[in-house]
Amino acid sequence: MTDGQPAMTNARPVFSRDRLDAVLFDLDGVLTRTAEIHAEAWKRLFDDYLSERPATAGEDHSRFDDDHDYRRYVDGRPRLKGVKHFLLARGIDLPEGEPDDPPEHETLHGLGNRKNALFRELIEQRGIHVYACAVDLLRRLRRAGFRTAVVTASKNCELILQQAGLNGLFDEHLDGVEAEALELAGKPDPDTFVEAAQQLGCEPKRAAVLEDATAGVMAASRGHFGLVIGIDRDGQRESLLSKGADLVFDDLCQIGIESTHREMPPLLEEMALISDRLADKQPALFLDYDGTLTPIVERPADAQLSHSMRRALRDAAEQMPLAVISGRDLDDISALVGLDNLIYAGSHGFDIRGPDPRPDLRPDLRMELPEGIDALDALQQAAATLEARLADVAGVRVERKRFAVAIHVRQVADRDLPRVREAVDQTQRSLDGLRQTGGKRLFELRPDVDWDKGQALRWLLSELGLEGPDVLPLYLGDDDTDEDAFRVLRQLGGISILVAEAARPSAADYRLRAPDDVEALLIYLTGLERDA
Ligand SMILES: O=P(O)(O)OC[C@H]1O[C@H](O[C@H]2O[C@H](CO)[C@@H](O)[C@H](O)[C@H]2O)[C@H](O)[C@@H](O)[C@@H]1O
Repeated sequence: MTDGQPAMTNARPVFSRDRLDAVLFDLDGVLTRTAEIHAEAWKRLFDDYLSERPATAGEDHSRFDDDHDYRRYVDGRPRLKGVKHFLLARGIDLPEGEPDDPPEHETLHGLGNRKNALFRELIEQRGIHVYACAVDLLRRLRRAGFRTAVVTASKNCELILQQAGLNGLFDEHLDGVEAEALELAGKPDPDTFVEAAQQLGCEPKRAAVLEDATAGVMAASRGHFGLVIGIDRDGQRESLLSKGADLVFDDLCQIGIESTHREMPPLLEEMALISDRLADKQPALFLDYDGTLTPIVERPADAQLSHSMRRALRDAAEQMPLAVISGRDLDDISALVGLDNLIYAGSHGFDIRGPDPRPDLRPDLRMELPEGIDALDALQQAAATLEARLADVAGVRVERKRFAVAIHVRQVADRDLPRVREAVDQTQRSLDGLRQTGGKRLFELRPDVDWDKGQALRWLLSELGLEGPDVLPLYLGDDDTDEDAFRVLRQLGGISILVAEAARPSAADYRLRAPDDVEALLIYLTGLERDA
């Protein structure tokens, strides 16, 4: 469920790729409207417990104040610490107990487990609401090439992200379960943020933190993060500033991304640079299909490869390792390209097939991601449900691929879009093991697995023995789903090229304007190789 639509007027440019590489989000209260559910669960827990506890000298049994007590003792902190600090403030010192103490045990763990059961009950009844502006900012950041992580003391993080359909939007999740396993001190100590930055491969000074709790702002400030942003949902501006926030916003729609991102030079004017980088190296080419090798058209079946592009691909594949990594189904993409001297990765890389360029090792390359196979039943049900639910929406097209279901809305009237979105949201929530992603005028359900075009690219480089310093991988793509591959090449020192008519924030190094330019590049690279 989304909390209103993002209104992007007067956003203040705050994030700049020149200064920052990553953005770390707190969960409850920043991304999801769950802070108030936590506050209610805490209140029920403590009010019930204190009212049942026999009056004892030195103890204060007054009711839990869901404003003051919530912020002072529990907000943003690990659950066990929350129980302990609140009770100590009321003069009650309970034994810690064991992590699996049942909820009726009068121990810190027992009460913590009671609170968690109450929280889950409330979520079950009310569902998860996300802040639309937060999700919008997340998407904008990822398009601009920032890495993202969610960092939370909550042990319910995976459940919340899954139910809210947010888990595809982060490179890393660091939650209360992992923090405990790694023995990291919780907020207000900086350890969880610092660990998450490390997992993203980024120094704290090159990362920003978004937090609504004072404990979280203190943690980020103590960790010397490059930018600490407080989100003031309920009149806490002054205290967020006093605890170390550099800036405070009421909502995330007010946050913009600076357009200082280097304008990507048109690649054809930069051929000299590419050939310099290719000196003594073998290129390995990875190409998206729709929007990269063919122009985007109204109906997916009409996206046919031109004869000249097919020839350019065939010739390039004779000279260098070449794979087409597409969101389309594997059989669909291999039939559309129609060449047998290159590798195809379908369903965003869940399904890979092609000749191994080292036939002495093995004739063919074949991979179906096992975790994707586990999701086949859910995908089948999702496709059937969506076909039925959307049968009367004019223009909608449900495309079943082996490892994904795309719901095309290019020909759907604007007034019907909310209905389609709702059907996709509900279908995803009703089935285990699927996550929602997007694309150009489509919604998509995929196996909820940490696998995307970037991971498929890494897999191919490794399987094809292309990881050495003598290889220069190049990836070309036009869509948000290609940004995952651009980010991988950024890390590996390859060349990534966005195909887009107009410049836009991207993790890619360069931009080409249209598939015609891609064809010219293929011919150029093939010629270079021949001359060498
Ligand atoms: O990763 P790609 O090879 O770029 O595939 C992405 C999606 O491409 C197709 O949909 C897109 O192209 C269609 C034809 O131009 C267009 O009508 C649609 O609006 C685009 O989203 C394909 O149908 C999807 O399965 C792919 O995921």
